[in-house]
Amino acid sequence: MTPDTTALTIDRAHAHYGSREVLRGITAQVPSARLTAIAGANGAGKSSLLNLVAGVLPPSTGSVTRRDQGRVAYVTQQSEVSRSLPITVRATVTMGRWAHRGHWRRLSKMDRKIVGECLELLEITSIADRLIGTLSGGQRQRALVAQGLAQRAGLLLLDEPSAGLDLHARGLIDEALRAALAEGTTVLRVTHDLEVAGRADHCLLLQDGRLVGEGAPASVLTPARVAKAWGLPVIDGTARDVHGTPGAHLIRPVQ
Ligand SMILES: Nc1ncnc2c1ncn2[C@@H]1O[C@H](COP(=O)(O)OP(=O)(O)OP(=O)(O)O)[C@@H](O)[C@H]1O
Repeated sequence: MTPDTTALTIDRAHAHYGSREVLRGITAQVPSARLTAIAGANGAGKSSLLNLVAGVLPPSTGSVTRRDQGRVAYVTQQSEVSRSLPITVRATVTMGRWAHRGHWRRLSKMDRKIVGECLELLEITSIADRLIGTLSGGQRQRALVAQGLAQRAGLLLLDEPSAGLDLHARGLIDEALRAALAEGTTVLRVTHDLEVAGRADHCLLLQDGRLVGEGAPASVLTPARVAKAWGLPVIDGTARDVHGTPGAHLIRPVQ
C-alpha cells in the first residue's frame, strides 16, 4: 500500500453555534482515498465537525485546508430533507450530476449512466419513479447516498448514512463506499456504531467538542477511551453499558 497523503488538515479549529462553542481546538488530518470515521457519543460534535469540513459551519478560529480543491459531496441524514418535496428518486439522484453539467443543460449519456449505476448500487432502481416523500426512511436514506455517489466528488461526507437501515441496506452502503474509495475518493463518515468505526482506515474520536483520539481504529477505540467518551464504567478492562453488560453493540471497543 502506498503511504497515505493528507487530503484535509484541520488546525486548532474552534466553532460556535451562536454563543455555544461546539468544537474546541480540533487538530486532525484526514488521509486521502481512505475511509475516516468520526465517532463519539450524542452531542459530541460529530455533525458539527462534518459541517466544518463542508464549509457550512465556519471556524471561529483555526482553519480547514484541503490539499486539492475538487468537488465536495455532502450526504445529510434523510430526516433533514423535506418529505413534501415533489421529486422522484431518479430526479434526486440526478441532482447529483448538476455540479458537473449545471441544471439548465441536458443530461449527457455519461450522466445517465452514472445515475443508473448509483440507483443499482443502492438497489433503488425499482422505486426510481416514486416521489421521495412516499418512501420509508431507509429508502430515502439510500436515495441520498446514491445522490452523493453520483456527484463523483473527490471528498464524500456522510452523516450517519446507515442510521435506521436494515442489515442488507447497511451492506449496500459499505459496498458503495468501498467502490468510491477504490476510485480515489476520500470518505469521511459520521457513525455511532463502533463496529463501523472499527472497520474504517482512520478514526477521529470526539468527546464534548474535543478530539480525544486520532489514528488507526484499534489504537483509538480502546476500552478506556470508549468508556470515557460514552460516560461508561470500565470493569475488568471492558467498557460496560448501563446494565453492567460487557460487549454491548454500541460500546464494544475494537479488539
Ligand atoms: N444548530 C444548532 N444550534 C445550536 N446548537 C447546536 C446546533 N446544532 C448542534 N448544536 C449543539 O452542538 C453540540 C454538538 O452537536 P452535534 O450535532 O455536532 O453532535 P453529534 O455528535 O453529531 O450528536 P448526535 O450523535 O446526537 O447526532 C450539541 O451540544 C448540540 O446541542
